[in-house]
Amino acid sequence: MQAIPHLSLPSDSTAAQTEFAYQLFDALFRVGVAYVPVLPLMQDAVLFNSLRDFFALSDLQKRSLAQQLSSPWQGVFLPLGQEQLSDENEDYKEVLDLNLENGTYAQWLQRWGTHSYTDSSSLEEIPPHSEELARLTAQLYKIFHAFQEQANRVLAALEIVYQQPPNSLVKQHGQNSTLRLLHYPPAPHFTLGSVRLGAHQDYSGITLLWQDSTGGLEVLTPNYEWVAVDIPPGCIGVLAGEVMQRWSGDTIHAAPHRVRITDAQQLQKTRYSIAFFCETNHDCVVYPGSLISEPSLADTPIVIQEFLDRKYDQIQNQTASNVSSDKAVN
Ligand SMILES: O=C(O)CCC(=O)C(=O)O
Ligand SMILES: [Fe+2]
Repeated sequence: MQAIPHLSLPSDSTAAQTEFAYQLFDALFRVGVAYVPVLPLMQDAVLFNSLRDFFALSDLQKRSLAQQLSSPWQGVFLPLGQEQLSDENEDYKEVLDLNLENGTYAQWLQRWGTHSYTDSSSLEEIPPHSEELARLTAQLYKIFHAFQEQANRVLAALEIVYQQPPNSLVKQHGQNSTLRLLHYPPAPHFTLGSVRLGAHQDYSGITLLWQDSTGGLEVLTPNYEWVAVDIPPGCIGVLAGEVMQRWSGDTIHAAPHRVRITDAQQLQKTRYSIAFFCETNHDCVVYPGSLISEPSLADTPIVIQEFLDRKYDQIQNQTASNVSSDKAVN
C-alpha cells in the first residue's frame, strides 16, 4: 500500500521553500495527499474544542449561530442527512459552513438554497447572541484566517513547481474559501464498511483537512488503490480539487475520498473533522493544462462560477432525490 508523504514546514530560505514545493508536488502527483504540520495557531486542542463546543449546541442554536456570523462571512448549518456527496448512501454527518459572503457558494445559497438551508422560522425562540456564541464565532474567524494562511503557503509552493509568477496562484484564490466543521455522530446502526461520507472529489483549488483520531478517511490513489488517511496529530492533509488537476494538465491528482467505518470501534465513536476548501476565485477562468504549457484557443476554459454552481446544483438534486426516495419507502 502506498505511504502518504509526511512533510516538514520549510524555513524561510529559498532552498528550503523549493525543496518543500517539490516534495508537496511529488505527494500530490503520486498519491493525491500530503501531511503537513499545522501553523502554530491551529493546535489540535483549539480545533477539537471548537468542534466539540459547536456541535454540543441544540440544532436551533447551531442555526442561530450560523445566521449570526457577520460580514464578510455567511454561515449555514446543515443538519444530519441534509447533504449527500455521492449517490450511494445518505451521508451521516452534520455540518457548519463558514463561507465568504461574496463567494460562489454563499451567492448560490442566496439564489437557490434559501428554502432548504436558511429557513429562519422559529429562530425567535433563541436567546440573543450569548457570550458563549460570541466566543465560539471569534474562534471560528481565527481558524478561518489560519487555514487561509496555510492554504496560501501551499499555493505559493505550487507557483514554484509550475514556474508561475510569485503570488499568481495565491491571488486567484482566497476570495472563495469555505471553512467546514463536520460532526459524524456514533452510528451503531452501521456495520463495518458503511459509508459515513460518500466518495467524491473536491471541486477546485486545494483542500486542507484536519481530523480527530477516530479514523475512517480514505483516498483513491492514481493506481486505483484506496489508502487510509490517518493524519498525524499536529498535521493537516493537503488535497487538490478537480479544477486544479485539470489546470495542472493532470500532473496533480485530485484524489477521490470518502469516510467509512473501517474498524468496529468507530461504530461507537463520534468523529470530528474540519475541511477548508480554498476554492479558485469566483471570477476566474481556468484553461486546462495551462500550468504546464500555453493554452491553445481550442481548449474550452473552465469558468469557475459556472463550474461550482453546477456542482452545488448536483448535490442539491442528489440530496433531494435521496430524501424523496426515503419518503417513497416509508
Ligand atoms: O470528514 C472528512 O474527513 C472529510 C470531509 C470532506 O472530504 C469534505 O467535506 O469534502
Ligand atoms: Fe472532500
